[in-house]
Amino acid sequence: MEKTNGYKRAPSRFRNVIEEGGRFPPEIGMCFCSSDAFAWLKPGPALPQDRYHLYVSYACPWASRTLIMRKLKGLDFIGVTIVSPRIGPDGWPFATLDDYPGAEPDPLYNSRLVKDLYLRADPEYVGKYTVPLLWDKKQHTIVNNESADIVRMFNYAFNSYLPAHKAALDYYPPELRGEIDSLEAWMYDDINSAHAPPASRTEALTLIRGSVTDGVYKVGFATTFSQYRDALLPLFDALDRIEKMLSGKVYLVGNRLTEADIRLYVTMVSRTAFYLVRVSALTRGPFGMSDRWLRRLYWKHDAFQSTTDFQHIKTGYYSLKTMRTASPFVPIGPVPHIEPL
Ligand SMILES: N[C@@H](CCC(=O)N[C@@H](CS)C(=O)NCC(=O)O)C(=O)O
Repeated sequence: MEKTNGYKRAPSRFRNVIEEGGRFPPEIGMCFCSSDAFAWLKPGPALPQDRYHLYVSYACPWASRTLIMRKLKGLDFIGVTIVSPRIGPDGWPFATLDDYPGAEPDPLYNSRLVKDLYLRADPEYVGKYTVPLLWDKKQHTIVNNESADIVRMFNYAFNSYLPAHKAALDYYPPELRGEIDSLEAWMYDDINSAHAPPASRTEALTLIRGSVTDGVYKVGFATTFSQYRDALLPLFDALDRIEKMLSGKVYLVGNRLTEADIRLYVTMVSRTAFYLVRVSALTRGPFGMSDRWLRRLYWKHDAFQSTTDFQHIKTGYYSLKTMRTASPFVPIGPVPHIEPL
């Protein structure tokens, strides 16, 4: 795998979609769950069966996005399993191997590691054993392991089986797609502020996503001072640009909650919990606008608050042996993790 500045993510390998008529349909059947989420159901319901399952770590920002979208859309019929945040040399362990508070065993195969699921899906698989992982219980295989795809699928794939008010929620609305799409380049491009100044708001958003998300990792994984410095300055530039962009606004794109907010939130919330200390990205704040934006998302939307677990986030990053600064324990605080509004 190519490495740039000590950090480069591998492309995801499983990229199937859930779609009618496809290999992975949003299958229709009876639902036997007793969850309140199904209180709207009348007798004789047609619902997607409990066919798909999501494996995630609260410590992974990419996985957390899928949890937020699942919650926003009310996709309770997609089961979730939380792994231990203490990633080891073989990747993410389930509670059977590492019984960390809040971690769960694999309910489907009692796997010890996420790795076992990858090898179950493809015994020849070579690569990282990443989360999120969307699993098909019927074909016993991975549907998709790319958070950007999963978030998109959750936004629309099950719409015809959802109550009207949930189906109507669109976090990737046609009129804002251009702008939102431009944010997604960061997923695969190694963008940083060595680029020319952005020519447009759209371009600025693209740069910002790359700079903040991967930029934070570049800072954290840098092994020399010059790598660290080269990554740190673009990161602060990006945070400054976000500040300006959010000035007088509640959401990043348009006047509504979109995918863009979800994507940025998971990075920014991790930042509050550990980045500033762990990756030596000492703040030059205040970042008033982005702090307020973050606090609004956290306090006003259960989908954000209920999927944010600070203990797992901190434990995940402070346990990472590959990060530069060794840490014998997980620090307390900040208290509160997110300031009230
Ligand atoms: N392309 C993936 C990347 C996900 C990813 O990098 N996950 C990390 C945790 S944040 C992971 O599971 N890493 C496992 C490992 O490094 O062994 C996505 O966005 O879904």
